[in-house]
Amino acid sequence: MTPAARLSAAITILDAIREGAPAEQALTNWARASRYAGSGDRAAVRDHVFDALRCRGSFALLGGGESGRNLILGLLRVQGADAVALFTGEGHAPAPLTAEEASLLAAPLPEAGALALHDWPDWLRPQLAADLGADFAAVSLAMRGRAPVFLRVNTGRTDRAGAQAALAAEGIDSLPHPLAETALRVISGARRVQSSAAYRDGLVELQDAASQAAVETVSPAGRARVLDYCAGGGGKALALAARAPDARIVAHDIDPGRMRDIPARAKRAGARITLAPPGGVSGMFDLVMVDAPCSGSGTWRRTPDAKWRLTPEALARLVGLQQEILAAAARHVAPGGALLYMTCSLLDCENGAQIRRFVERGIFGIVAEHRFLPLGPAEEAADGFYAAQLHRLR
Ligand SMILES: C[S@@+](CC[C@H](N)C(=O)[O-])C[C@H]1O[C@@H](n2cnc3c(N)ncnc32)[C@H](O)[C@@H]1O
Repeated sequence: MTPAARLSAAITILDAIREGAPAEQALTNWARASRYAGSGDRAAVRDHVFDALRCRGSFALLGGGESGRNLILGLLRVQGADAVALFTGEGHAPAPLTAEEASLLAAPLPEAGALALHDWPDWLRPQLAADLGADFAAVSLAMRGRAPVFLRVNTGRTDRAGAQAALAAEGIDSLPHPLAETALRVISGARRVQSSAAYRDGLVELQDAASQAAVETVSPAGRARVLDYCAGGGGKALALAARAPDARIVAHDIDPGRMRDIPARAKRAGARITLAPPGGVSGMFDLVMVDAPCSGSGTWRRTPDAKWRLTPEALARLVGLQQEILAAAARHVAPGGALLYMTCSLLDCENGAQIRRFVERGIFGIVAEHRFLPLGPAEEAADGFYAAQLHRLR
């Protein structure tokens, strides 16, 4: 496919998403209907679509509207690409620019910091600005870029240098990331990770550096019994298992289907994790982890369509659900035990405010709170994440 044909494809997919299709579904539908597209084409089209979704607000402003074509015009303006040369209407290229579109190209480009403020839903911007304070502008900028691929080194199998060497032997270059002791940031060969021997042999797992750092906030010493109450695919349970190889770890999720990969992942990692059926947790634990369902606002670089789908009502429902989950999970914390509450949210209503309300009952006290923000160059910044460690007082 020519560069212009890839843009046409991105325009079609963005229009499907605008009409309500989930981004992944729209991309899959296009790929199925476009057998001529090679893996390079699919990756490039995907990048265009995700770039446009992350920056939907500012690209709409720059491109003169919300359609796929407008968004791609906005993207080209930011990239400094020659839209006239690409929008020729020849072959599979988008139709030539209208006079109105051409006039947009002549207008000066606002600076990135100003554009970034448009890339939040209007209703959420004031809340985020208040919650992030002095970091709001920098986080807004970092959230416009593509998220890096991070790996967690499985210290049960190797150390960080050993994992780096094994990956490099398969053409995957990585750098240690300062946020977590186990974190590697992939700088080339990311698409090869899941087919690599290093991955198959359990030396590394895909996991954002902030998630790793969150699990590192709690000492595994003396945590013989661990419950991962919202285990999902098991990312946090596996990270904890590597730090506490002798712990008895139980994974639980209201949707057992979400835990289906845990046995295979645990086997690869050499970890022991027992699955509990929904509502089937019994007994008390020294550490209960609650990686709560949340807005995901800290991870919107990876799932940018979720940013535009979130509504105030859905956020309020999530906050209510988090309260219920906290209360249910807390019943399994043994006296003197710890509760680790985590979200991948940037919002105080899901993080600090949630925890402050929870400790008002006087059963738990706050030991530590950690807020991880995507700051600095997007290609190095980890996701936004929050972790609170609580101690059961009575
Ligand atoms: C953020 S995800 C967990 C991700 C996972 N811990 C990981 O690291 O891969 C939140 C999970 O909470 C689960 N969940 C939602 N409501 C729940 C509830 N009431 N009780 C237990 N789990 C729940 C969801 O099914 C989802 O898998």
